[in-house]
Amino acid sequence: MSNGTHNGGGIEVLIRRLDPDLPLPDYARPGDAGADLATAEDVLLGPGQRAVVGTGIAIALPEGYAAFVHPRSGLAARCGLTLVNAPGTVDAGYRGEVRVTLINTDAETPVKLARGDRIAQLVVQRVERAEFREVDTLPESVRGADGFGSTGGHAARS
Ligand SMILES: O=c1ccn([C@H]2C[C@H](O)[C@@H](COP(=O)(O)OP(=O)(O)OP(=O)(O)O)O2)c(=O)[nH]1
Repeated sequence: MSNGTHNGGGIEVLIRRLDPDLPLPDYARPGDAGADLATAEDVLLGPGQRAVVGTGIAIALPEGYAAFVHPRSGLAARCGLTLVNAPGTVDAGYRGEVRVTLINTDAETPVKLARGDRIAQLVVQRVERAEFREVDTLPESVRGADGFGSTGGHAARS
């Protein structure tokens, strides 16, 4: 089947295993949006530390698609592990190893990961490419230029 065609309900994404012993990205359950990615290396992240780690895979997405590297909520909630650039964007033309920019946001406890641990998830989505057309005036809207908490609800103060 050629790149970009449908295959068993999903779009076909060509994948190369750069590290033969690591699993391919996999959807844990039917209906999951993200396929889990594993770390290719052992990592020890002290409080506040970050690291860029490989996942042992390279992909070729069809034109008109991108893949987004998202954190896993369990790791975020349990250990404070998230991604510096969440979600990371994997462009359709990228052929290098998919990498993950991990950060341990916990102020006290280190996070220890072993090679093969599932550290992030990859969400493949259709994306539009915009044609930016310059104008002097933008069309009016209800929101206008209001933003950054304009609707209230921010009780937090330091
Ligand atoms: O979490 C990520 C984010 C990006 N990438 C890879 C795929 C992506 O196509 C490429 C470039 O990413 P991005 O465009 O976000 O980075 P940039 O800093 O803008 O680099 P460039 O100047 O190469 O576009 O790096 C990853 O493997 N993981």
